[in-house]
Amino acid sequence: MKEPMIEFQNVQKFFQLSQNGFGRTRTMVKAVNEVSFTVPRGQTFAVIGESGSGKTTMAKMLMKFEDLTGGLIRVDGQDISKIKGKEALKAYRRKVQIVHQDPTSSLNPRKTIKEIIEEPLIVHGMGTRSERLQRVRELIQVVDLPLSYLDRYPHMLSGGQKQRVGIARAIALNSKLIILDEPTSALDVSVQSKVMDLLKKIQKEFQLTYFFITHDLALVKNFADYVIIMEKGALVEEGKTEQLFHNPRNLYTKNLLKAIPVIGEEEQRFLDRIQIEDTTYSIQGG
Ligand SMILES: Nc1ncnc2c1ncn2[C@@H]1O[C@H](COP(=O)(O)OP(=O)(O)OP(=O)(O)O)[C@@H](O)[C@H]1O
Repeated sequence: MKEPMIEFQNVQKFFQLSQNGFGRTRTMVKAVNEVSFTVPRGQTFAVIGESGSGKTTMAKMLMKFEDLTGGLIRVDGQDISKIKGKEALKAYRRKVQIVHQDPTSSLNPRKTIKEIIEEPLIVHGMGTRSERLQRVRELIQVVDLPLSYLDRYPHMLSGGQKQRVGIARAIALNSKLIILDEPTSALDVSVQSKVMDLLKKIQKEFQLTYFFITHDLALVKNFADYVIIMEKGALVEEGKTEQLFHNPRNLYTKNLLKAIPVIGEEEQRFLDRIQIEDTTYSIQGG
């Protein structure tokens, strides 16, 4: 069997803060504390948790923008703390791409869509000019935008269209691991599901693994294969999506699930049966 795409083993990331601004009183923020999990290839692995629970810190460690305080992260079988030097880092970053939350601030307003999608190909020295143009033309079609948009600037596109450009850029280098950092939270609800459908289609086509950071449980329910719940830097619950939604064990998870907008009558009946105040975590009659 192939090794997993991601392995976290007892991963820790602590930040030292000086409380009074002069470095006299030090406090430690345990942003990620002893977190372990495995992400199989080709799946969508969702990370849920409220603000400050450590989601972004995990993504930053995965992208090697932050070093670990303790533990081990393997990506594609490689211990990422061993990646040293500019060239090795560049080669690693080719494997791991990110789709940011806000497409407006993540696309350079002075560049055309063609230039934006082509940029990673240039940075990584891929192909001749005409080969790159050919690739850019393929990519814009993969994300279901017309070729004529290549000459436009980001401000001429809607939020959903800009996010499609962000997705095209993220897959330009054939990276197999894509971090989705709340990819639809800045979009209108009507556009969200279309972008998620596109992400699903692309995942199948290119066998992508998604590390999907989100607050949106309804999206997770429809989209993710596996879910972990983070609370204050700790992993408090995990499971296959179906299992976690139907049998949440942790009180914190139950409270989160209670907050999902009602999806259908059956879900509502189920949610009604969850006794939030019941600290034994039992589900009435279920
Ligand atoms: N560079 C830093 N220096 C000090 N503390 C930090 C730093 N980065 C993150 N933290 C702290 O680590 C904790 C986790 O932050 P993180 O950004 O990972 O949370 P998050 O779950 O992604 O939140 P959000 O959903 O708001 O993006 C928070 O308490 C945050 O204040």
